Amino acid sequence: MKRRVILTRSRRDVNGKTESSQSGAWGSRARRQTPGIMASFLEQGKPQRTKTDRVRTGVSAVFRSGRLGVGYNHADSTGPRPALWGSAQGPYHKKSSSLCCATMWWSSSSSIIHEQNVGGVHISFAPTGDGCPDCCTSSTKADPGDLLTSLKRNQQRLSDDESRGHELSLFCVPKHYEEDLDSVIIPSGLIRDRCTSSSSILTLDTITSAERLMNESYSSTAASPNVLRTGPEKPRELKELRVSLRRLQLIALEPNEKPAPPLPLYNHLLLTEIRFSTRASVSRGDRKCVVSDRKCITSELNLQPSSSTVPPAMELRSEFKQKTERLARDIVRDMGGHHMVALCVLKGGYKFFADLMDFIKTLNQNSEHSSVPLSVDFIRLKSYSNDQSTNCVKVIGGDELSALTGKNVLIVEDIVETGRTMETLLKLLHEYQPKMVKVVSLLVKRTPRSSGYRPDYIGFEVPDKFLVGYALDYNEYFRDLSDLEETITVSFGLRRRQHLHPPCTGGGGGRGVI
Ligand SMILES: O=P(O)(O)OC[C@H]1O[C@H](OP(=O)(O)OP(=O)(O)O)[C@H](O)[C@@H]1O
Ligand SMILES: Nc1nc2[nH]cnc2c(=O)[nH]1
Repeated sequence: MKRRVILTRSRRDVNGKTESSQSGAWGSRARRQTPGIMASFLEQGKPQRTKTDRVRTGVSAVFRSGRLGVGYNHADSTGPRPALWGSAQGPYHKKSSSLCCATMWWSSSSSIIHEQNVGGVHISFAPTGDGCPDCCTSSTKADPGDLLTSLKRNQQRLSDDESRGHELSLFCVPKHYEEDLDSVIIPSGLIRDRCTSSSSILTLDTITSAERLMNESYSSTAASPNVLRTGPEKPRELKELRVSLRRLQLIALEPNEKPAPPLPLYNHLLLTEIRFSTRASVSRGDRKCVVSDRKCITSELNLQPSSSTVPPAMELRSEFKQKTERLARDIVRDMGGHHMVALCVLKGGYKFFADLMDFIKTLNQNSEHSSVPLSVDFIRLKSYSNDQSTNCVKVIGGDELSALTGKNVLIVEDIVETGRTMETLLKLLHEYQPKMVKVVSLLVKRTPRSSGYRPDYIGFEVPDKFLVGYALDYNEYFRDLSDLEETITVSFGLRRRQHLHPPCTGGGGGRGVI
């Protein structure tokens, strides 16, 4: 990747006109961007590039098919061992390593106990001592064994670091899920969110720290978690502090910048833009120097996924399939050859139901012993408006439930959030005295709003975000998306759960209000 840099005067002299003209434009822009003391360095800048021990810290970002990676390099005084870094696991890996980074986070432990790939982003899970204040529910917060996810690069392990990573919104997984981490799915929207916020924090922190370090005596041991000194222990020998940071398109548009195009909603397979690449270097040797580059790099790259790469959507889809197949096997095994009525909870459950039934049918066909005679039934329950539960579960259609009396019933649901829908249905079914009732849900949301209800079979546990796609809707939109996506709040002007609906008071269609 070509890099445009604000060139120092001496470099300009060497390289002549072309670079000189580049530097003018970028220089003035950087002056606008660079706050405080860094801006004044620019004004006075007569940079001399000295060979020094450098600290390098960075935030880099890539949008790909709605999925985002953030990279963050970190070195500390103990040597070349980076404390934190990321890498690309996606299709653009080979094009430019600096563009291809995955999400990664601090880890207070280097023992990675599980790894998985979500939409091209490689995620590792490592135990941590603290609950994450951001995404753990109060009950899981108290759990000392919460897991945080972190990403790794080239099979290397994340090394120790402070638990400050929590402030950057880690993905946390409750301890009780430790045994079944391959069931945990992190929606791409969440990855994007977390990366955006952490990038923003890192950017600010990095600049602030650079300024502070320039102002402080080098003998001070103070260092930001994002800017650590490296090299010789003797502080005076540190001649240059180098800070490299890249910012995400969505978070840091300067006033004069063209607004970024919105993220494509439907087109999962297209890469969106990569806009920011800002780099700042503060030199103590010649006193004052800032080097900064900033541009839209999308145009320089062919960002379309190449045909040889597996689109992330496909990966996610295949994860769903694998999970569904596993659930089908478990169900067939547990049913022990007894007849079963599979009750699909419409509308959200229809895709999962169809896939699950296909797998059970296939298992039945291929099995000599434990095939399960199967019939299907449908019920329609509705309680959500926008992205909020109305607290009022209405039964608005379906077959006669009396047909379920004395039967083994498998309720097939797409998602359990508060658990209200399922508790209502179970109560209703009870009146018809089925022989046995089991519930399978593709997704269970980790949310403090949960009543604590847990289905018998669970596909994935998902964070507290509103999901659409794979038959899950937002006001009937997006059911047709093949993959799960988090709703993009900005695009829809949604504000999550600001207006809670009043409790159900009556009325309703079909079988009426429960
Ligand atoms: O655990 P809960 O908080 O009760 O939420 C889960 C229910 O919410 C959704 O249904 P929705 O009311 O959106 O109807 P739909 O299936 O037609 O989309 C989903 O399909 C579940 O049935
Ligand atoms: N579409 C959709 N419906 C839900 N019902 C409960 N949670 C959800 C969710 O995240 N998405």
